[in-house]
Amino acid sequence: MDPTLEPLARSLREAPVVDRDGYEYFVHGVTDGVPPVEPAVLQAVADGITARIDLESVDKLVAPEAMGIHHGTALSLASDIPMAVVRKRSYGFPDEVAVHQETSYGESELYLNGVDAGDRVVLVDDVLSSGGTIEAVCDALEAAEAELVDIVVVLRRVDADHESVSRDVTSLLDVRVRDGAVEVLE
Ligand SMILES: O=P(O)(O)OC[C@H]1O[C@H](OP(=O)(O)OP(=O)(O)O)[C@H](O)[C@@H]1O
Ligand SMILES: Nc1ncnc2[nH]cnc12
Repeated sequence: MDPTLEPLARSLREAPVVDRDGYEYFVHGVTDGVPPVEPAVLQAVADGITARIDLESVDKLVAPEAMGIHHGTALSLASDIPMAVVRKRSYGFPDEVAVHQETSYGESELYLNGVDAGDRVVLVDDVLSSGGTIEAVCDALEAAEAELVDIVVVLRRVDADHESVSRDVTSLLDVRVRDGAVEVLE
């Protein structure tokens, strides 16, 4: 494992797992801001992404609210690339793109603003589980005629069925829940 990600891996193994309507949901600073996310973790996320993704010529980062925002922010500060947040609230702007998001345990409308046709974008989120969020945001980016350069998540749940995700997704760590605890794959 990338040694800079070891502290994150250690704290993930200690994360509590709660039941959300039958879904094993772990509670961690990366995915919830609870407990507070350590600055060193945000730095490791920014460093880990910049080491794995070519950000040269990327115009915008795109992060879905809520828990993509702190990772997108860390990367924006490290790369000097502006970040558009995909909101769960409509602004009613003429170019706004609305899509429906379904996760493993909920659903919502998502609204994309601030991404223009031809923009080269990198999509950043905290975790990939069912892939419903990433699929929805990719659909919105396609409707906006943006060019999707890469998709990166901090954590990929390998125990979730994300067969429906048709795109390549880079993750910093792959995890699964076993016997009520988070396991980090080496
Ligand atoms: O792969 P999926 O099944 O789509 O799950 C991943 C998504 O679920 C969470 O978002 P959520 O919509 O729960 O909102 P939050 O970020 O506000 O917690 C998380 O932040 C991801 O965006
Ligand atoms: N906090 C979380 N823990 C586990 N799986 C998730 N999927 C989306 N958010 C999650």
